[in-house]
Amino acid sequence: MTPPNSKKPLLDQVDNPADLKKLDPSQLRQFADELRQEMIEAVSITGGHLGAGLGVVELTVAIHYLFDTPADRLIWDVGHQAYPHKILTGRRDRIRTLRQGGGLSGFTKRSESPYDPFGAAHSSTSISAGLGMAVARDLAGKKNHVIAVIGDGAMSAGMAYEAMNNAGAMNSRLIVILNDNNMSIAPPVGAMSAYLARLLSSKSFRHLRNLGKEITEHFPRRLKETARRAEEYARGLVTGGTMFEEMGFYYVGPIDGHNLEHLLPVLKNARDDEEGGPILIHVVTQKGHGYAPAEQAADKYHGVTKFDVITGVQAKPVSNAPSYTAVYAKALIQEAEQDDKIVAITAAMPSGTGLDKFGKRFPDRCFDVGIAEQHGVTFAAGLATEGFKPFCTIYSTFLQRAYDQVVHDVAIQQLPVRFAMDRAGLVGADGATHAGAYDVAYLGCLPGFVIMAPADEAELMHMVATAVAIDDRPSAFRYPRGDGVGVEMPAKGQILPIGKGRIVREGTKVAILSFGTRLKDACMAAEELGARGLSTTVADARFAKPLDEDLIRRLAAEHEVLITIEEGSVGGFGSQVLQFLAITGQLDNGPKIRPMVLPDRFIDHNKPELQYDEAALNAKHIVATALQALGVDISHASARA
Ligand SMILES: Cc1ncc(C[n+]2csc(CCOP(=O)(O)OP(=O)(O)O)c2C)c(N)n1
Ligand SMILES: CC(=O)[C@@H](O)[C@H](O)COP(=O)(O)O
Ligand SMILES: [Mg+2]
Repeated sequence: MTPPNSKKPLLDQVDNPADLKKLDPSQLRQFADELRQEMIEAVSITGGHLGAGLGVVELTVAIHYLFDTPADRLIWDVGHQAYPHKILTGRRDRIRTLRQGGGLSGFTKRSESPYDPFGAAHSSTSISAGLGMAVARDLAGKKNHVIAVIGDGAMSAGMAYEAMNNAGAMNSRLIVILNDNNMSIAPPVGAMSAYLARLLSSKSFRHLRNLGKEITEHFPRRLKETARRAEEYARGLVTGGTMFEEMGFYYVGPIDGHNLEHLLPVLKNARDDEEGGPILIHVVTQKGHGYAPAEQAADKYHGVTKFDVITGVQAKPVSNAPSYTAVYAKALIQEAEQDDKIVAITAAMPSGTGLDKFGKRFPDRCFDVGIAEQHGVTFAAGLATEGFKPFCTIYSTFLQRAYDQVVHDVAIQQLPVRFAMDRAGLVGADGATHAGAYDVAYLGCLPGFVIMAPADEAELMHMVATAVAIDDRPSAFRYPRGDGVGVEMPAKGQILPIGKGRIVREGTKVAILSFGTRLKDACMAAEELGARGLSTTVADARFAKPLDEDLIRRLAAEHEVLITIEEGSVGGFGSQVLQFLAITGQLDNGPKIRPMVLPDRFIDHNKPELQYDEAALNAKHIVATALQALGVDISHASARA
């Protein structure tokens, strides 16, 4: 391993792709090594997505060396592999601010650089966006290239096929690079992954690869027939034609994505291809390439905390409580021990959702459907029609993609699919794209749903048990990224009465009705208000739907101010409460209502507590909201909370 902060003489000469083009091709190997080292050093300080970027260093160099970015549009699918691209496109001076407050985003972002023509973070959008850009170019009579780089994991999502289906039938020039590292976050699943593996391991592929030089020299169309004949030879022994060709793409590959001598001529030929139509270049890489600890790790260092560059050992965050994810997994396993109808579904996030543990215990009852949230939801609906109890475990932000499936396949049919929505609220370093901000709003408007949010990890156990019991309609519960609050854990979750909240602390003047894990801040705020002589009630709503109408009636009738608070957007819990109060006439002469929700803007990456500070949802903001509502002059108030 090169020592940290080693010299990088070539990288030091390159601030942007124009500088890179000044290098001789013979220098690119060393340049790539320096770029890789720079990324490792940066991520060792910031943490972040490491393995994916390590795997595309050579690809990044080759693309920027040959193409004229940013005039040529380069789209990175997901964008988590774009750190080398950022270093190469004028952002090296800020690369050690990755994912920190005010620093570079961990994904591509249009507002960050002209070299990021499309923002990403959710997967499998690159071919669609690329096709849109290619068609726009054609309509405008321009000549630039459009290149979309998509991973094998991202290739499992429906969107990629919708885009290929469209692109394959058009004559627009589009270059799709399939970065096949045989990894998603976990090992990839499904028939597509098996297909790519067959393509690579077949005898005919090896034969084809030997022809690689010949093909690269003559590619693309002049000797298209030669290439085709070789590929057809491969086809005969593989699966009857590469699927990409059948979809109308000109398929090239597989080629070694770490070998610049292979990459450069193939990409050059694709660039110089004068004919229309989409091209797919199948590049084989290794996730974590060039950094031994990553290459050896089971997850290929997909996402890491800060680490020691020499040993690769990652910093372990200190924690006094289990994570919500771990509590969920444990509770679900416990329930599933008693009920063999419980099954669990993840969309390519087994470790992130804790379902890797469930899958170990119940391998036949755990389904990783790949990056395919839409399918995952309807698959769960199908399971529910046959009497199973599916726990569709999807991050709040990724469930957005499957909204019509939630409405049409689950809600309208009143199927008892249980949605376990991890990463609810603000998630920290992944920023706005990954925030679970909208689920209560988008589920709360659907008739029949039961929606819950635990205030702590013990409550989460109760909600898992409750969801098991709700067998006549859809239900959902949401919980945040990170650790619980350290409460005592019950031996087993208890079934909660549906639509009933609980009073946590009794008062008379101000009422704070919390939905979810802001309860802790609500209690801190109540302390502070109490210290100012303002007796405060705190209640935990538990349910956003159905609402605890008795509780809300009481809080509204008996207090001067009623504050609702949640880790979600307008349209969520607070809006449900307001709607109820309005239509039942309780606003006519009622208390001052102050719904506290995420602000009407996207909150960028930062530490979660600072994000909530920016969102004005911490204890001190609750105090200030109460004081303002009561007309107390807060200009001299020093909120201790
Ligand atoms: C819609 C959606 N679902 C899930 C994820 C979480 N996710 C991020 S990267 C990733 C794996 C992607 O695998 P691949 O495309 O092969 O890229 P690699 O990391 O191997 O380079 C997953 C599942 C996501 N970003 N978007
Ligand atoms: C790129 C991506 O979408 C995932 O890797 C995500 O960053 C994981 O987030 P968690 O760390 O919250 O599981
Ligand atoms: Mg992959």
